[in-house]
Amino acid sequence: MAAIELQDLTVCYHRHPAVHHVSGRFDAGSLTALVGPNGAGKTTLLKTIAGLMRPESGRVERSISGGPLAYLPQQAEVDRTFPVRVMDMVELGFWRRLGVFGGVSARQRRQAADALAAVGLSGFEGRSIASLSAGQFQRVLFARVLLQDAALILLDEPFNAIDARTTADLLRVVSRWHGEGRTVIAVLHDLEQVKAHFPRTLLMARTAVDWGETAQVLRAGNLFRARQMAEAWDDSAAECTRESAA
Ligand SMILES: Nc1ncnc2c1ncn2[C@@H]1O[C@H](COP(=O)(O)OP(=O)(O)OP(=O)(O)O)[C@@H](O)[C@H]1O
Repeated sequence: MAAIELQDLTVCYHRHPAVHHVSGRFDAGSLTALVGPNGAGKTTLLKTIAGLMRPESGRVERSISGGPLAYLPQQAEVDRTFPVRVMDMVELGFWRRLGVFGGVSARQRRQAADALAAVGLSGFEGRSIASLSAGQFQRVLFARVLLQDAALILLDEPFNAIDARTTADLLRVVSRWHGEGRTVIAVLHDLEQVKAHFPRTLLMARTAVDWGETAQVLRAGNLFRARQMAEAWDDSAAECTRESAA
């Protein structure tokens, strides 16, 4: 069963296509790496699946039984200058189930403490998020996703600037989500990591170069083709029109 189906999807910035004519499906419960050169449209595709950007043409179909989604943006996009404690940040994972005036129950507080323990941050509950290292903050964001109980989890470069130990710990959390039957899509740059931990891969170069089993997709020929396509990109290329996507 498809968790998400992309139908001839084209997404533009100021009418210049960043993603064009991508079709295919993410099966329910699949674990997929989204890879490709810089500027390949990976973040744009993830944001469009998350509903944060509108397609210029084509569609993103999410299965009705898909439930809520969790989206983890690149760290650079997250403002953590405001005074929030680690525990408050993690408990935001419950917001869908709290309502406007609802407080966190004792049971939810225990779940939040368990989530912090699962990412190796017991004892950090009262720390301000501004005081955390990049790796510690990423652990907090993963703990929050743990509480969101999302059927679809979208991660944008979750291990960027994160050390090997934290990456290994968080990869275990990703594997846990996969084991629980959630659909996970992660933008990644480390191809060895992708080969070791992600059964499926979508290789992007604005359009899909290949999409399927990781070992097949990451063949040298495909990677060469993606690089060549990246070299040919022209950011002042013709505007994207609905007609051309038909
Ligand atoms: N806000 C924006 N306004 C205009 N153009 C944008 C915007 N965001 C991205 N782009 C352009 O869209 C194209 C795809 O960008 P995107 O960030 O999706 O690529 P990416 O594959 O995630 O790249 P990276 O690996 O460098 O993170 C690039 O040419 C980029 O310059």
